[in-house]
Amino acid sequence: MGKGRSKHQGLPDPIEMYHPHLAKKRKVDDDDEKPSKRKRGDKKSKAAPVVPEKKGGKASKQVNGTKSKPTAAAAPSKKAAKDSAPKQKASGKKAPLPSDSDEGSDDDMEWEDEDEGVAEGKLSAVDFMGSSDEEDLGSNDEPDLDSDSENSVYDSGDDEARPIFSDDDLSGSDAEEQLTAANIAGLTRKLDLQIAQEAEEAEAEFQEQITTNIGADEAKPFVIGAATTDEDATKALTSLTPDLALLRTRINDVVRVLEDFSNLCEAGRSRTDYTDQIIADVSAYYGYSPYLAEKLFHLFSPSEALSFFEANETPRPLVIRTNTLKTHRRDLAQVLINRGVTLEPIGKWSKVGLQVFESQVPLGATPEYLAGHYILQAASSFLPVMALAPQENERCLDMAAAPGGKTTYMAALMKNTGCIFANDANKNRAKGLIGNIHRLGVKNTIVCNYDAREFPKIIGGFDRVLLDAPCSGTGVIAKDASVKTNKTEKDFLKLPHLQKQLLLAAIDSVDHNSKTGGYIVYSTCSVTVEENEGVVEYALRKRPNVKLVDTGLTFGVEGFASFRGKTFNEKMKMTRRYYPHKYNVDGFYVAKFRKIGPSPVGATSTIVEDTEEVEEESGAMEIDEEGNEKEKTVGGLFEWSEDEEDKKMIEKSLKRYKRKKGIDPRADPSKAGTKGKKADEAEEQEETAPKEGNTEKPEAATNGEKKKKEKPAKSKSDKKDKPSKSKGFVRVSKKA
Ligand SMILES: C[S@@+](CC[C@H](N)C(=O)[O-])C[C@H]1O[C@@H](n2cnc3c(N)ncnc32)[C@H](O)[C@@H]1O
Repeated sequence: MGKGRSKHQGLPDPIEMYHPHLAKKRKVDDDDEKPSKRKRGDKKSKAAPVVPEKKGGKASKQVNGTKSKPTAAAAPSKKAAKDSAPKQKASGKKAPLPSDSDEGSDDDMEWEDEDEGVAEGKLSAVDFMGSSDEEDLGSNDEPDLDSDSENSVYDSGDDEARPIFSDDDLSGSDAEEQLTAANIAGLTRKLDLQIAQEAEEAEAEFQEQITTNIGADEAKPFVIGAATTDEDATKALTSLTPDLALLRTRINDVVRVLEDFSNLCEAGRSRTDYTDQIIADVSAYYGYSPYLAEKLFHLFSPSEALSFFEANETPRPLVIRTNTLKTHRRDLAQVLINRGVTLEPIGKWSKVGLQVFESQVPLGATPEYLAGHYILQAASSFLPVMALAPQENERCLDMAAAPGGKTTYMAALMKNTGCIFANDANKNRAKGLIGNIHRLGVKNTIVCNYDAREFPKIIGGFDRVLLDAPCSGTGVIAKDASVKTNKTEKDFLKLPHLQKQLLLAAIDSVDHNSKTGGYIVYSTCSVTVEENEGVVEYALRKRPNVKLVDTGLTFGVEGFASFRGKTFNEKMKMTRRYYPHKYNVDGFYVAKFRKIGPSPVGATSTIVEDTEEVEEESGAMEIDEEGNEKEKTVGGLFEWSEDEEDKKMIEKSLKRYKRKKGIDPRADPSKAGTKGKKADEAEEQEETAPKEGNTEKPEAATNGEKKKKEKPAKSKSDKKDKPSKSKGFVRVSKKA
């Protein structure tokens, strides 16, 4: 972390919700700061912004071309973030946590140490100086976005390590005193002063805004039909460098209209006119592709959508997770404070997280980091693991595990007992996973490198399975702004398809008879419905042997029970959505299932053998007459041809089985031997079905290995026939 100070904001306090009045005021401030931008004299305040000719027309094209957000756009968001704190403090309250708010006092809770014990004798001198020499400093926690991008996947898990500064002396101070007095109290006093001052300013601004806006509020904003009346404004919005202040004003105006449509709409204009307008403007102002701007806009009310887009312009707080296999949070905090790090517990909901406000040292290179006492990990990444709640001595699977932020947290909760299979299909990312496992002293984990869709065939019977799925990353735009423009419609068809297959594999890998578990957690760092509720809905229909259960997470917005005409399972509300503007965490989704019966016979998931097949199956979304996405009756995204798929899979398995037994699969079964097709099929299904009720299968990985080795003839010949169609995954070692 650099020397700059991050916003004082305990997680998951909400950041500012969008208020058109204040945003408008901020816009005026911005204009004041940049007087040369637009010289329209007193016309400025009433300049009615003009509609670009077409949605996604010139204006958005120009801005979309630029990668980072223009300065004029960044200015209001910083100010917005600043404004939010005083509002909370001014009323003498911290922003409430949905379900924690009534628990004890902050002081009691926040430094309460984690439940997880620390293994004895862990802090030897050798450990302390760092034994993780196999690790690439500062990179192991960092999502490998290059290799991810190959697969269009994002990992919100770990934050990147920071550059190196000098180390301070550890010794010579009363650390406890420093922690409580010098650090927290001092920090609090300073912040209180600052906050009080800001509160006064905000209040004054707000009052002024109310006064100056009374007239404006009463008048209908003239935003849609303005094109013919204000040529300057037209030019300003469609030229190579659109006037961002004007765009912003129009965005604000349209939000006001949409939120009070019957009173404020212009005659003859529909909601769709306004919605199209604001989506085009948001796309231009924040630099999103029109396609993604529209998709994200529809997740929220207009003003909340603006809060979401605004929150994506500021980074989330830097958070570290205490590795309770090696230390306690209080001890770690004390040592880091001695090194010049200003930090504080992230909130009552986590006993292991610390939010870092500022640091004199690089957090990715301290002796404590090297010794594995903590990992840089986004707060949202804690949530799926907390929902999974792995228990000691269980057998768990992390299906898409690299670089290991969640695996290592699971290991800590399990106190290094039991066994975790940590899998990732990407070999390079799996290396980072191994690095983190070593550094953090995880000893109960086996790393493997499969396409996780194969897992039920490799080894099953897990007590719990985490599927932190590859996704589009729409929840982590603040971290990776390229998502704004590089995700296409195709991604939102292909990814859900993969996610569905992975989720079925996750379900089929769990032992429904597990004495302690039988749970599956599905998570993504995306906020789109196709990648979340759409996938969960599919799994619920395809696997009636699972049901949704409470995630156990104490905050989060309910999942959608319906969305734009599509109705989901009523239990969908038990799933949880996380938004940057609401909780100041990355956008995230968490669903928890309980497996209540065996998977259907022969239900081991299939791997689609080539990309063409994926595309054919996935490209099945259609748009209805109102422009809404809807499923096709056959082969749609939400209604993928399941029976066909099962049939194909069973046929493939049967052929494979026959080949294994030395029977020509094309031969007529009545002539080939004593076994009929049905008998073969039943036997095959028995073999390929997940082995429920058996939690101890130490040899199963080897079996899987054997099975894989028997297949290459097929896949090799397939590859020869179709050289250009690769699954996109490199598998080197199949050894678990
Ligand atoms: C969101 S990231 C996982 C982050 C990880 N859980 C953590 O907390 O550090 C998704 C991962 O899925 C992996 N992946 C993509 N497709 C996969 C597949 N078919 N099977 C297994 N892993 C896959 C990617 O390589 C990527 O590492």
